[in-house]
Amino acid sequence: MSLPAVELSGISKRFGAVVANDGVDLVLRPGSVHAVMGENGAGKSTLMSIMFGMVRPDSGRIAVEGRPVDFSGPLDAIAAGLGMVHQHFRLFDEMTVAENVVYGAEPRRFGLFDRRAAAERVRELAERYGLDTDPGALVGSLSAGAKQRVEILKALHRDARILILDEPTAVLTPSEVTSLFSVIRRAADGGATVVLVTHKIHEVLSVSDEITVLRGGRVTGRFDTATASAQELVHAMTGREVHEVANPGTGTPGETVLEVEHLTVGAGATTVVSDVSLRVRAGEIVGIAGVSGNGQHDLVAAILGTQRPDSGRVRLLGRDVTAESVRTRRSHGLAVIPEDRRGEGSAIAMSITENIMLGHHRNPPIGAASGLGRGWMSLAAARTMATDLIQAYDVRTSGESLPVGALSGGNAQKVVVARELAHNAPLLIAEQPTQGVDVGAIEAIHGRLLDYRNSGGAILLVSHEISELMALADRILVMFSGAVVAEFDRQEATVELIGAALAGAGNAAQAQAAEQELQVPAV
Ligand SMILES: Nc1ncnc2c1ncn2[C@@H]1O[C@H](COP(=O)(O)OP(=O)(O)OP(=O)(O)O)[C@@H](O)[C@H]1O
Repeated sequence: MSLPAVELSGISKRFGAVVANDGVDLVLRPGSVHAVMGENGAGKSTLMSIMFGMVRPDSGRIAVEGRPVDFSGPLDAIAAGLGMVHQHFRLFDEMTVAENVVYGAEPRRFGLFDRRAAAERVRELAERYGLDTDPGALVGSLSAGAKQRVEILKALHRDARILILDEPTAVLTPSEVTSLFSVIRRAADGGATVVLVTHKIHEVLSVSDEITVLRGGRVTGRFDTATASAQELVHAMTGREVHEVANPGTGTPGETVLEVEHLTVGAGATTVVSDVSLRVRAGEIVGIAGVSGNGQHDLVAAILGTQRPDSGRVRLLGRDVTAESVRTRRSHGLAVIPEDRRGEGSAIAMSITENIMLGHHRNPPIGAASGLGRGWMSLAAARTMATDLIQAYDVRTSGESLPVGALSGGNAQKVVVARELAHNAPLLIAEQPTQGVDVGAIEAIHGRLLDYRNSGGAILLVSHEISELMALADRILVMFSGAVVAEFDRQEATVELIGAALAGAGNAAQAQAAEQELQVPAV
């Protein structure tokens, strides 16, 4: 039996009162794909950061290919043969793919950077691992999936034999996920070891060989993927059964809350939203399906007011807000869960309470109506609100004063969702509301969104997860190349129909990937 590629023994790490890892043992077999799963805050990212030398454990040992190591930083880990692809890319947008890949380990000729050798190296690695890329392209112009391939190439260029991927599929479209998985398989078949952190059980079951589950910083399950079931994994992660919630399809929608008429954003060759009309009524969830980059985000931006449409109208509760500011639109009854929770959704240096307050400071009892006068707010009331929401949404934190940046990714997302739902606005725009969120929290957030609908709220839901749209939406619109190409009622929407709509839009690979995604349980 060959030596483990990596062996972690008794790893523990505390952050103040929080025990992020508690005596964790993990053995990675060479040439295998090992998935690490667990609820938000279970300690997965901390464990990966320890393995990659970014965080020092309080106790425990690490051995790479049988040799004990003591990393004092990522450079030591890289020298030992590890590579890591982070959730948030660390690339230079204004440099080319090749320059980014070789940065810090450049091929040289007569002491000078050898551009041609760099491009050649990228081409050679890309071909060996099946990574589709253009060495000369500027990284800033690439999609999330293409940027991720650059990160993978960076690790491979440094001869990484052990590749750590932290939630690599969160930003990918279904077809990009399919190609990433074939790259992972190819790397493992060539002898590399891949560690994959993800929340998505169907992904784990389709790509991994072994699975380790963490809960509360401890290992609660080890599985051979070939014999593991979705139910067992959910149980090891949450300690309970998780039931998928679904829209009952009952009730009659009320008045029109959002009306978009012939909206076009961009002109000519740069058109990103093309003549889109839709309406969302009170007590209704309208879903938008489609591959990211097909105009969904720009449509949302135009409805919100962060992007100016070239033509068309946006009406909120009958009032034309096309020329209004974001702030005015919000004050007329619009709440939003944005796609980019770190950039737009939250202020990571600010506390949970301060983040919860954003946009609520004019609301009683926190803002002007709290008897303190205009421009003042009651800190005590704000703290109470934050504490209540932390409890209601099961945000795993040591307290309301912690900066949002110190929360695990999924818990930071729960803060944004809690804040926006607390507005009780007539219209909620939710973009990827469960991105990076664990199965138990998905169940909870889905339940909240349905409560919102059932109590008369209107929701425009944009999601890459077709299973999420099928579970929640009363109607599903499919977007392709900026236009709405199909619309389905909840009763008539099926995997095949949505797949066909995507295929009809000229993207067979996407349709196939979407169907694959839909054929596995959503847990
Ligand atoms: N720098 C830090 N300071 C304080 N607490 C931290 C820090 N980093 C992590 N934590 C805490 O350690 C715990 C484990 O966090 P970690 O990010 O490892 O979880 P995770 O399993 O990766 O979660 P997610 O699925 O949400 O990304 C969480 O309670 C988190 O708040």
